[in-house]
Amino acid sequence: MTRMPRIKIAPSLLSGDFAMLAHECQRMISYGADYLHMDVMDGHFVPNLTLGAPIIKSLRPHTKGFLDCHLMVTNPEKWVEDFAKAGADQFGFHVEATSDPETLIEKIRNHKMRASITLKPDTPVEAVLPFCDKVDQVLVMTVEPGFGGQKFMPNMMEKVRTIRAQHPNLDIQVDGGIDTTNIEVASKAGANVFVAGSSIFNSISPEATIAELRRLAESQTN
Ligand SMILES: O=C(CO)[C@@H](O)[C@H](O)COP(=O)(O)O
Ligand SMILES: [Fe+2]
Repeated sequence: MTRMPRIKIAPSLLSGDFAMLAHECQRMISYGADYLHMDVMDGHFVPNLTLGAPIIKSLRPHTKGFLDCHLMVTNPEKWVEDFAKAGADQFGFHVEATSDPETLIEKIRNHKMRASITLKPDTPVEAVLPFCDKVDQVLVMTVEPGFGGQKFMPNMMEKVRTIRAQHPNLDIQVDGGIDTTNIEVASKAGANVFVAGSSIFNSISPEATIAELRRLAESQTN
């Protein structure tokens, strides 16, 4: 019998205080976060600029938390070595940003990181299906990448269902606009890794919100 992979909650540090990143990471782990989701934007692949490998490197000694790096960059190949050296645990790239996903996945794995392949809302699921048995995670974007605080796109759940039907054990992550009103829909569709930025950081109790997100997601699994 196959079992759905474990539910994981991944606060996006994009909604945290960048001046206190180490503290924000430690706080999220102490509140029960499974992953620390780090949004890497280059101002080219997406119209926003955030952080790169030097920040991951500075952060690494301050937390044992799982550093889940979501690279929204042109030429992701260029950064594999730097992120590996910096101590990233997972390297996520966009399928739209590379002409050779398979070689990139191999390179990420050879650098001892988990590989995650990501697709934007307008990209058909068929773009990632040939690589699903070669990666550790597929990330289905539920907003247009570039900014936190956008609205969840429920029509992306069809992609999640398609991937889950073919890959019962794969980690399927959703990212963008996830909150307590829609996480059940995403979990029911087959997602098991949930990125949440604004809904966690802007809540009165981020700890209670993480627990509630987990409870709601787990309520849809059997
Ligand atoms: O990758 C991205 C945006 O491009 C995300 O990780 C967001 O940062 C999630 O933030 P919310 O939509 O949950 O506020
Ligand atoms: Fe992200």
